[in-house]
Amino acid sequence: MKLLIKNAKLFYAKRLINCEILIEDGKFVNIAEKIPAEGIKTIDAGFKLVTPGLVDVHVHFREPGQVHKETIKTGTLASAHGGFTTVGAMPNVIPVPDDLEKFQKQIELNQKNSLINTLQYAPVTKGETSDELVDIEGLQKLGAFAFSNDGHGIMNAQSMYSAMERIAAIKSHLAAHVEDKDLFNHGVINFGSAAKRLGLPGIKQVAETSQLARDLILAKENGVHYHVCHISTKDSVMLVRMAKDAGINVTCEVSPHHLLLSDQNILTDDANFKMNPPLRSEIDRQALIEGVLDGTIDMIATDHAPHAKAEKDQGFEKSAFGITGIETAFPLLYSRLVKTSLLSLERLLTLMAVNPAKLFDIKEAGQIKVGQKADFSIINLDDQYQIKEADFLSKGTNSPFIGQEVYGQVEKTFVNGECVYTN
Ligand SMILES: NC(=O)N[C@@H](CC(=O)O)C(=O)O
Ligand SMILES: [Zn+2]
Ligand SMILES: [Zn+2]
Repeated sequence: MKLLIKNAKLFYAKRLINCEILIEDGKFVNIAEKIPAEGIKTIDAGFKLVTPGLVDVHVHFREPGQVHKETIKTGTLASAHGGFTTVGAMPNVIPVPDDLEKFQKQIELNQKNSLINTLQYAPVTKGETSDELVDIEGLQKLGAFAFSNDGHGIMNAQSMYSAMERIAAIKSHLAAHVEDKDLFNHGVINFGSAAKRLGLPGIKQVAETSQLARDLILAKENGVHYHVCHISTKDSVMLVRMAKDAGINVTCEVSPHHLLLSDQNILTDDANFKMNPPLRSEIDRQALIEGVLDGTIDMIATDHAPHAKAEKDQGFEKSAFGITGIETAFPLLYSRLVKTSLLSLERLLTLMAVNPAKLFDIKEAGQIKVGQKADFSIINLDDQYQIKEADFLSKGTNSPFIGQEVYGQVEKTFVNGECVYTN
């Protein structure tokens, strides 16, 4: 099977070029100014953006256990709608796949139901909250692409240290949701003026930064690839910057919502603005943008966390943490950061495709080149549209961005040269 993409504005080798792309048997086989089209099925991209499939190393699909929130099918369809072709699924499903048997089942479930490439995180400890480590080596052999207890900080420093040593030894990756449970102290919103105004219990920044500081020092000892999930504060950016300067093997991600919103955007008790870590102050938001610009922050990850309506319509105190995000990430960031000239399009795509694939050793993703699996999207950058609840393909519509006008609608997404989503 051959497919020719004509008139592509292609993100290629860190640049944008006008070209044609030939795909055969699910792989890119030629990229050139002109390719003869005779007898080949052709798509005219009309000089829309052709981007390597985006890579998101932090998503929550809720299967098994909470399929009323999301399934692997709806989650991966939503991913394709967002231009993503490779995702890392967090293991906070029910049951947590924390032994070989449960993990094998999870892999099979992903394989059976995914429209895109779903890579599976294994947890670091049994049940994600205990101190007992999982069979790290065995789970890697079954296909764990990295390890994370996302949703929970690892409180026991000895467990964290041992996990790091073992994950370093097998050259895998440890993605940390940094949160000191005691300092977190049942907060629901950033500790600050918005918490005061709304009369809600605050989450102190030190709940994030104190555990991050501990982990960086531990990681220095054993050389593990330590990746910080959803970095949210100015001091976290400072710590990662210092750690990188000191040669520690650390990377980090930031979510679109932490880049685009602060707690000052929370005007009412609307839990579509509730997530963990919480939206921080405007000073923190500016520091995150700074961190993106100076390269301290390596990648964007959505932390796509769908919940059902009834779980999010109970105000900040009672609703679940998390927002849906994989369908709106590219359009929001393109509209608010690229179109406003804060960031180049090339840089945004580096943060959303090239870097996550490179830093997590995801071989067949993150760039378009001859010989590589044909995972890509065609995106319309020119026409404005509104983010509407009815247009989400995720089961979760828990987004604080509904109603916003954006550019960057995904028109088609391909995986292995096959169209898996079309607008
Ligand atoms: N981000 C969230 O607010 N929630 C996530 C867990 C997490 O990423 O910590 C979830 O699973 O719902
Ligand atoms: Zn988390
Ligand atoms: Zn998460």
